Amino acid sequence: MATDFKSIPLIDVSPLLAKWDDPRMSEDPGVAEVVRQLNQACRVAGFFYVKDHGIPDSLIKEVRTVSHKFFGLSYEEKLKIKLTPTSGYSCRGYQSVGENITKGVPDMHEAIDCYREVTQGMYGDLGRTMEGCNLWPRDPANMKALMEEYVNLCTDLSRKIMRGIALALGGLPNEFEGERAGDPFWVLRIIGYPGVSTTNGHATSENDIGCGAHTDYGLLTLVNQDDGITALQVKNSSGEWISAPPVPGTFVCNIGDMLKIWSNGLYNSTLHRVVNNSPKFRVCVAYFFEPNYDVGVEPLDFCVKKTGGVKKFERAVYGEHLVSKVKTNFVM
Ligand SMILES: N=C(N)NCCCC[C@H](N)C(=O)O
Ligand SMILES: O=C(O)CCC(=O)C(=O)O
Ligand SMILES: [Fe+2]
Repeated sequence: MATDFKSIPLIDVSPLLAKWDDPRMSEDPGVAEVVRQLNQACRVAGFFYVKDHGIPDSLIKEVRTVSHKFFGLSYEEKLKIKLTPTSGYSCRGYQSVGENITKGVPDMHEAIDCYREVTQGMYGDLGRTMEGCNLWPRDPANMKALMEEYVNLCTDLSRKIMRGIALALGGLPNEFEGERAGDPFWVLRIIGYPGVSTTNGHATSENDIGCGAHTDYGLLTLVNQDDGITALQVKNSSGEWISAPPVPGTFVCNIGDMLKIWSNGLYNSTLHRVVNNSPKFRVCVAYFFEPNYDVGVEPLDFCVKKTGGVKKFERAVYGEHLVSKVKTNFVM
């Protein structure tokens, strides 16, 4: 559980990005300050904004603009890339409003889900559910290329932030590389939340939950949200929902379940939800930096030592955790 935080800290990560590859990065005062702030933010809220992250603002905006264009297409058009259990089970593609389920309740959002591609047999039985290629629409024509470029930049940025988080935990910078997250099983969710008037005409109602309270599954999430609409809410230890309003030029970052396990609870995956009470359609493109698909995740020795010497969490295989989530996210 996080603390009784009332707002979400903002971190300028540029000193970390400048030195991420330097063998002596941890001795750099700029890096040390970013690491201190990451540690504080991860302990207090499990959420933070990052600014001066190096991903061009024009690309970040274009990603949202193209997403708006896709969601604005006719239903028939969007269904052409529908996520369907045709050959076995597929988890990639478009889902319409109400199809995704959180804790048994349909969410008021539509989305395209994309994952790192998985070739046949790549992870044996463990990978069967996730095998396949992503589905991209014919219109907007540049969506595939744009999103692929975006994923690459987000992966790069996440790796660097994870080096800072590794130091913040008291480990080596490369703690989350190699077998742990050197081949991250990234996820991209392109999400659209109808405005209130288009769902039911009331300002508030049960139906207005765009995405029910949940924690993210992996290591680190980068949220690219529309400007001008406050909808993402984060739960503090008093049970209050604290808003994470859009701050132009930043990503909202948060910690996932696997970092909770690896850190033995030093850092926690914080509950959050989305309520779009504005009349405007809201787009959010969430990038999830996740561990290697087949890695067994258990509390790291140095984190166990720091937290009283007892392992607080069982070992989890990331792919199993993901598949268990994906299977309960849709009624099929
Ligand atoms: N890949 C990630 N993290 N997706 C987050 C979606 C959370 C909602 C989902 N229905 C659920 O219940 O988990
Ligand atoms: O829409 C948002 O701001 C966040 C979405 C989210 O939490 C998720 O997809 O996991
Ligand atoms: Fe989330």
